[in-house]
Amino acid sequence: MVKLWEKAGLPAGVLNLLQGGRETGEALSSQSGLDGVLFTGSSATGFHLHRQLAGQPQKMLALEMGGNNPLIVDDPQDIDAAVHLTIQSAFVTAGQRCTCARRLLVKRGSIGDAFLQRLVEVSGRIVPDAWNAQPQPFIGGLISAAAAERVYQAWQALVEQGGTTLLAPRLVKPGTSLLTPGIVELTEAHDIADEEVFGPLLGVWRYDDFAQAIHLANATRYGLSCGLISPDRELFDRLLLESASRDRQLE
Ligand SMILES: NC(=O)c1ccc[n+]([C@@H]2O[C@H](COP(=O)([O-])OP(=O)(O)OC[C@H]3O[C@@H](n4cnc5c(N)ncnc54)[C@H](O)[C@@H]3O)[C@@H](O)[C@H]2O)c1
Ligand SMILES: N[C@@H](CCC=O)C(=O)O
Repeated sequence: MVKLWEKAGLPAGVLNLLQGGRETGEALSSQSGLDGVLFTGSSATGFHLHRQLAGQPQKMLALEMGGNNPLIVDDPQDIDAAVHLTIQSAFVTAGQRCTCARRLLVKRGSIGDAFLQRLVEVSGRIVPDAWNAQPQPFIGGLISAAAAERVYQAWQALVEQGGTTLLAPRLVKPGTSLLTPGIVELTEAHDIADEEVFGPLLGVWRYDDFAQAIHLANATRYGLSCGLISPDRELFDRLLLESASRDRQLE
């Protein structure tokens, strides 16, 4: 991309690409000559930068961080379409998008049961593979083997806290970052931490009425995104007014 900018006439040196991890980021953000920082990354790093640049109003700071995003599924008419949307939302790029659904809120009842059953069945067929594998896989690996291991451990921790596994995630090849999607029901579990797990792991909560769904959806310290799958237009209008998410992505 930097090469294309230069090709388009941007003088060399105006835009620089520097790759690195925590040390590189810290070295950049502690430069005294900075006019501002536009940051995209995790909430933990964002909070750190916020503290680091506090009390310096001459420096602009814009933070785009993570979320613990709810997706409400309220009696969909077309179950396969709802399953398709949910899988796209939760598992695309192996769950490594800030806007991925992390908390799936499903209305109690036979339609919700059928939806969940189909979701688990279809998600169970997703097998991650290398980027150049044939046939092309729907998802590849996580950013690193350590990240895949962290997501796997997060699932184990949820089970220890009372979660019921609907679909167990699986490390496809030990030592690689290939992890299959996991789905765990948490309706009866207690004290589940409001943390973003950045990978293909989806928690499920059941609810009785839409007021309860909104209450559950808003029970997060994060903003970011919130989704709704429903045939009822009025529910979208209501969610737009009552959702606590700052940028509301309604599906
Ligand atoms: N809101 C958005 O638009 C958006 C978009 C994409 C990703 N995200 C979020 O990004 C996260 C995943 O990305 P990640 O794993 O690269 O995030 P990260 O916070 O771990 O790392 C991001 C970058 O921050 C730098 N960094 C790390 N520690 C630092 C420190 N102490 N001081 C200064 N810089 C430091 C590193 O250079 C690293 O490349 C997820 O939480 C995801 O939700 C948000
Ligand atoms: N806006 C992007 C996600 C950015 C964060 O990872 C998307 O939803 O595709």
